[in-house]
Amino acid sequence: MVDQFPQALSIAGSDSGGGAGMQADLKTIQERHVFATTVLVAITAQNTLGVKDAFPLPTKIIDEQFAALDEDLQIKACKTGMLADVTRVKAVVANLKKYDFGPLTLDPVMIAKGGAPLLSEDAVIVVRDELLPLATIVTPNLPEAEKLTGQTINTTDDMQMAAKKLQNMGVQNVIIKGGHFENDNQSSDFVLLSNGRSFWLSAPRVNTANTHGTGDTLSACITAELAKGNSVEQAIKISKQFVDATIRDGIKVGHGHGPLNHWAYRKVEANAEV
Ligand SMILES: Nc1ncnc2c1ncn2[C@@H]1O[C@H](COP(=O)(O)OP(=O)(O)OP(=O)(O)O)[C@@H](O)[C@H]1O
Ligand SMILES: Cc1ncc(CO)c(N)n1
Repeated sequence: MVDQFPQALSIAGSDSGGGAGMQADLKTIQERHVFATTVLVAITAQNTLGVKDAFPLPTKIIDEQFAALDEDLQIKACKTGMLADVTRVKAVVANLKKYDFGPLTLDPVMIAKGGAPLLSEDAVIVVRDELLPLATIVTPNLPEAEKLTGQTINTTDDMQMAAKKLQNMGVQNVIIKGGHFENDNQSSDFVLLSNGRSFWLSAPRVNTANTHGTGDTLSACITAELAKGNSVEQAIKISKQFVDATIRDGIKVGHGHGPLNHWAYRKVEANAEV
């Protein structure tokens, strides 16, 4: 079959406030010049002040979204975000086993920045045991890496140890995001690749409250780059620069943890071309 325009898939929850979740994924994938498709798993009533309510969708309509995409589109990479609970995680796992949507970036979304649960406690084990082995890359933040590995993470050595543990659980590539190390003047993420290579990606920490959707944006950018055929290492490096620009060149929207500036990387690219 002749290759079509690159297409990527976000399997996630909706953030009505537009800053995180599926909305962040759509904006990011579009910015990377990839066609974005979606399987909506849950709807949240949310703004920059917090999550007011969440409604997981029936598995029938989740299955039907996957089937509709498989019938018609040529998806080259996919990601998961908010998956809500055991029922929805199992539905997503079954569909990812049934259809080939390319490499999976697993963003194990558990708790929103304001503290609201986006994944039930009992679903963590199902993500670890059933979804993780299907993933090409997993992108936990520090609390998520702690939950998945069962170890506490206080130091950079702990991050490296946790990454190795995650790889031993069956995922090929790992990036542990350091955004939650708030007493550090750098925001450093640890990367461990399937070939054993590892490295840190660091950027000076931006002193801002507007970091709603940073994790979603990073994982969506990785997904878009993989859909274009880039290697995991290339995809991760571009995505760190992309998310950094969206935080650094901030915008003011809402009254709480504000969203990112999803078009900021255009300026970085334009300057690089001069
Ligand atoms: N204040 C900051 N300054 C610079 N980079 C940051 C900052 N906060 C987060 N980052 C970067 O953003 C990316 C996402 O990391 P983070 O740990 O915030 O993800 P997350 O907690 O999953 O985000 P969210 O739950 O809001 O989607 C990482 O590359 C991290 O280093
Ligand atoms: C729907 C949704 N997905 C993910 C996140 C995490 O950023 C959020 N706040 N809301």
